[in-house]
Amino acid sequence: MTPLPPGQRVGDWEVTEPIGTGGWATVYAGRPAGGQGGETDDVDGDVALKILPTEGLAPRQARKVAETARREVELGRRARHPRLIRLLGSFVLSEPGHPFLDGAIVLVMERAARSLRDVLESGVTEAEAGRIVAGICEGLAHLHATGWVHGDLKPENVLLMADGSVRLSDFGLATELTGDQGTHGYAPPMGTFDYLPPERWKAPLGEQGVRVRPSADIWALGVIVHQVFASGASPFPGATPVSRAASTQEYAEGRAPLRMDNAVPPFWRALAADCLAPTHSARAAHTAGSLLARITARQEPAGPDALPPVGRRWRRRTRAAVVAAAVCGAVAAGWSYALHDPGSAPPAGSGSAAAGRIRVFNVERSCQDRRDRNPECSLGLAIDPLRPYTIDNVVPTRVWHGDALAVDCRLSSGVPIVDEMGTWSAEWFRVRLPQGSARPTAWLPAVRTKDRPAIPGCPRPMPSHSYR
Ligand SMILES: Nc1ncnc2c1ncn2[C@@H]1O[C@H](COP(=O)(O)OP(=O)(O)OP(=O)(O)O)[C@@H](O)[C@H]1O
Repeated sequence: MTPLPPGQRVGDWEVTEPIGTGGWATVYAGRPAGGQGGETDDVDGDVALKILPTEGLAPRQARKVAETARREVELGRRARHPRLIRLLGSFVLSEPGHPFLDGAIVLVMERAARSLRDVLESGVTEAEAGRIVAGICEGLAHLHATGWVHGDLKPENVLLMADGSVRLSDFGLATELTGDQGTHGYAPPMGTFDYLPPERWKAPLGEQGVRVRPSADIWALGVIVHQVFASGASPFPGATPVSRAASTQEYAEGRAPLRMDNAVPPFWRALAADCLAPTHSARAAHTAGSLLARITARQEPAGPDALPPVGRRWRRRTRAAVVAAAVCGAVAAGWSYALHDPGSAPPAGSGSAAAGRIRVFNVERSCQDRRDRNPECSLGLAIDPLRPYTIDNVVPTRVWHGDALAVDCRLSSGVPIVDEMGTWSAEWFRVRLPQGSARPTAWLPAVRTKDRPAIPGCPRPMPSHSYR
């Protein structure tokens, strides 16, 4: 197929250069045609145009392409998150004079600078690798919490923006979790050999497709973790995807050990080994949220509001009590009142008729009995409940299990949070900070308290600052 030339018009857009080709689509860089506003005003600079041609395909193949596009659009509409590439629009072209474009489905996305595949061979520093893996975990934690499995996680589908931040992309095989407990979904029997979990090779193909679970993404993550530290090499030996798949089976059946490259540092080796647990049930203990918590817990302490900088050294720390999209390591500034005393009055100046009280609940059992306010048992309060609950989004004030906080309203649709027990909620409480704090209020995720006080809804907060 001849690539589209620069300047080629595609709907309200024009192609500037080709980016890459996948099994069903070609992706081009694009901009609004003639410098005018394009399909959406929501664009800052270039976009990526993913073009899925349907011309000349057998009806079955055309249906597959349409299904791929439908999944991408559906997920793009329903699971927005700063770690997922943003879908800006989609349309079907009618170009009777251009056989390749006629009937093609076009997805307009924010444009990334490169994919993880592009940087694997040149190698990345440990700090960069750690930041990339944490970004993938954040994206996966959100996908899984909102009831989706990515289904085709691989370095080509981990995109890096110009500022280095991570976006997951290519949701053509994404599956919505169904089943009684929302534990699994069904996907077409497709995927990329090197990233398929061992159980997938034996999964029966039913009418709805093959059964997929979030643990499939965790397996793929394990392969990727190994690859980022081992210059792109798979943990499973073999010269071709088929022979590596055979090595995967040998390992899963206990006939060969997991042999990782020496270049993979011990912390990441242990993390990858957990992701690569040979069975679904062994792997299910490791969720994207718990893996992210482990990564965040070993991050060096940062000042309040600091973004995790590229190049920051990482160090080993024991696991801190942190919520799935964890916050840990900020200097513990004491909560100056209402500690362990449900009956105590709020401090002067902090009360109001509307305010209620909520008690902090830390699901980590080992933290529930401690009274020493150990930083590792502390929990963070978010600055902005609409942004990921990560170290760049917490105030310096920490809270501990049993603290009673003055709360004045609830927000029912913030960023969904999953705790270590798998409970998830998108609800947040706005709590008062002690007098003298840099800001008057901060946000506690509802999974961090058992209380549900009768308080009014909060006005939706303005975004505090942009993501990186
Ligand atoms: N929004 C984007 N910005 C920049 N590059 C992108 C974007 N989306 C995709 N790409 C790149 O374009 C190439 C093709 O992407 P695409 O999603 O079609 O296929 P793939 O994931 O490589 O293959 P397949 O979907 O068949 O498994 C990939 O290398 C990907 O990294």
